[in-house]
Formats: sequence, C-alpha cells, structure tokens
Amino acid sequence: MALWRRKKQAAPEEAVEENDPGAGAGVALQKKAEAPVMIDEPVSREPVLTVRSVQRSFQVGGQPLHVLKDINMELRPRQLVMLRGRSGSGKTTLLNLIGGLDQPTQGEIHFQDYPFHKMNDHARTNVRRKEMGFIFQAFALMPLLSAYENVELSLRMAGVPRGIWKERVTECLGLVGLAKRMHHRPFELSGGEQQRVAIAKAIAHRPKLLLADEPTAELDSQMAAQIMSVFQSIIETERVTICMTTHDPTILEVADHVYEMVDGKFI
Ligand SMILES: Nc1ncnc2c1ncn2[C@@H]1O[C@H](COP(=O)(O)OP(=O)(O)OP(=O)(O)O)[C@@H](O)[C@H]1O
Repeated sequence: MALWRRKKQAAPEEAVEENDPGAGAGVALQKKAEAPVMIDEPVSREPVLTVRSVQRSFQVGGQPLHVLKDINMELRPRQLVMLRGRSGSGKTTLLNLIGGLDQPTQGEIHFQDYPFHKMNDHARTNVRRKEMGFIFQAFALMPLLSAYENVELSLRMAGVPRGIWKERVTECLGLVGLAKRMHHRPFELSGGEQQRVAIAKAIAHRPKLLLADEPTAELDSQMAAQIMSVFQSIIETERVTICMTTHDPTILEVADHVYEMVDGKFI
C-alpha cells in the first residue's frame, strides 16, 4: 500500500497517521516512476544550488588531508537528492559546504544567486537563516520546549513576524502529521515523531533548500519510510528542494537523484 499519493493530496496528517506502526498498516514508499502527474505551476529549471570543481582539505598533523576531490553537482527545484557513501567518504563535509557552514579549499558553490565560496561567515549565516533549513544533530530539538515551542523558536530565529507564528507553527506540525502531539516535549515523543518535529522546525520559515544529515539513521525501517513520505509531501506543499545523506539502501528508490560517494569523489 502506498503511504502517500500525490494525486490525492491528502492531508499528510492523515497520510502519516494512518500508517502509524501501531495501526499495523504496511509502509511502502512511493517510487518516483509511479508518481501521478499533477496539474501545477511550472517548476523552474534553474538550479537551486551548483557545486563546481570543489575540493576540501584539512590540515592534520601538518599534512593536508584531501577529503573532497573535484566534486560537481546540481540541485534543482523540488528535487529529493541523496548523497550515499560509506562512513568517512565525505558526505557530511560536502553537506556542510552546501549549507554554507564551511567553505571549499578550491572550487565554487552557488546557492541561488549567492556565491558561497566568496562570502564571509556573517553573510552566509544571514542567507542560511532565511533560505535554508537544517536537520542536523547540531540543530537538534530543545529538550525542555514542546514541539510547538520548538517550531516557534525557529520562526523567531528567522525573524518571521510574530503575528503569523501561531498559524505557521500549527500548519507545519499538521504537515508532518503531529497536530495531536503539539504540546509534547521531545522525550514524550517516539524517535520518528521527534524527527518529524525537526522537519517542521526546519521548514517553518519556508526555506528554498532543506539539508538533512542521516535523517533516518536512528529509526527502524517503518519510521524511516514515514520520514521519506513526509519529505515527498513537503516537496509538493512547500516547494522545497531536499538534499540528504544516507547509508540506508532501502530508501534510495524515492530519490530523484543519488550521488554515490567513494573516498571524496562521486562515482
Ligand atoms: N575538520 C576536520 N578536520 C580533519 N579531518 C576532518 C574534518 N572533518 C572531516 N574530516 C575527515 O574527513 C573524512 C570524511 O568525513 P565526513 O564526516 O565528511 O564523512 P561521512 O561520509 O559523513 O561519514 P559518516 O557517514 O560516518 O558521517 C573523515 O576521514 C574525517 O575524519
């Protein structure tokens, strides 16, 4: 049974919760090839992000360690792109560059019209706050705040006017199927539910690009499928592009593109 169908555009609340592991429903991800055609506004062909001839080295014990070697890639509007590779292959290093958290040793990174490779920390931080969402360990949920307050915090940080917080927080928690868990704190939620709050938090300020580092790593296969279903859903409803790292071969089928990384290069 498909977990979520684009044609129907069901409320994701319904889509996720009908597949609650407790309900015994089977979880099957919707393959890209089977996606029904939607009548919608045209999607721009301009890349959201371009990576050109990027290298990243670190000095370790006085010697250069070449972690990324001539990386070229593109992220297009409303794509779900996965970076796959063994531990230590360089996925997180690349995601950090894409997100403007770090800069390349050589090469160019363009996020929309912003040349990240030339911009200073402050300028990249400003772009990141407004235009990007992160699902990284370092941007984890605040343990003492409820799901609602966690999402609200990200709107506050992004400088979104207070008057629209309530509506947007409620909307985002609904999008990830957590309308009924709004006032729970992280420890009162399952691992998959916590990850869904992290998604709501990352998309609340309407970023163009959502970056996720191993978003399914701690989850069982059914919960991982739910997270991928939420990603498919928000690509449509929020018109966001998603780039994520993964080790998990079972979720690759929902990607628009998979970049396979070995020893700092794409193969
Ligand atoms: N700041 C740094 N200084 C020195 N070496 C680093 C630094 N950051 C990453 N590395 C090295 O770069 C290599 C790639 O690390 P990275 O975290 O990108 O791999 P990964 O593919 O994300 O691995 P995992 O799947 O385990 O998270 C590793 O050998 C790591 O030790």
